[in-house]
Amino acid sequence: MSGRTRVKFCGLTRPEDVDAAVAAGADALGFVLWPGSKRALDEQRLAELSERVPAFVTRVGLFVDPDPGLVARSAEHLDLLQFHGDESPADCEAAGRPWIKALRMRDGLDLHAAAEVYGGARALLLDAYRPGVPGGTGETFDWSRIPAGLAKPVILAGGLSADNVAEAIAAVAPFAVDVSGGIEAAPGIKDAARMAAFLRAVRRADDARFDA
Ligand SMILES: O=C(O)c1ccccc1NCC(=O)[C@H](O)[C@H](O)COP(=O)(O)O
Repeated sequence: MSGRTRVKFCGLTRPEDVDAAVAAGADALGFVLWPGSKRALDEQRLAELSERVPAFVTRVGLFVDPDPGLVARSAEHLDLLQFHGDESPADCEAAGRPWIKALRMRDGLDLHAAAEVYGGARALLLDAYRPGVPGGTGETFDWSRIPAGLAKPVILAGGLSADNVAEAIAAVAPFAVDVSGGIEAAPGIKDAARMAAFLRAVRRADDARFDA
């Protein structure tokens, strides 16, 4: 799947950060609905932030082994569901909405097999693995572990920032990149300058790829 690298900014908690992310040109915004995160939103806050997102920007809700009721109530404010726990394919399909599966790159993970198991996913988000931490680790993983020819579009995540995203794009050529900690001043507090710098770095990397 070619074309420019899409960008998802994740873990937004403030209206000003939603507005800044949209102004910077993000393609998708991630809202964490897992209560164990410092970036977690309640349903009311999700509704408030979701209403600020214009057309053509995808609203992604992040869940970790959620109660089906939470997913159902949240889904009206979302365009895409991201499941970041041990959800089965049936769990992911249950809400009847488009979804992506996050896979943490633990040793021995067979990505080709996972792409078959989660065949209904719109993409696979590949993230760093730290035991006991479902996401938002701020850590990278060995990008060379991602095999060519996966049957699903790849969203690369884990420890990305304006400083390393060009290297990540050159190494993986993902369909999209995802970042949370690398655009923050503090957990859940996004930095507009870091968001803009991240997007500039992605555009430069794409220009280098397409001009090669
Ligand atoms: O961001 C979180 O706090 C979080 C908590 C629990 C599950 C998922 C979470 N984030 C999901 C994401 O898609 C993050 O953007 C991804 O893990 C990358 O985070 P980072 O390494 O900080 O860029």
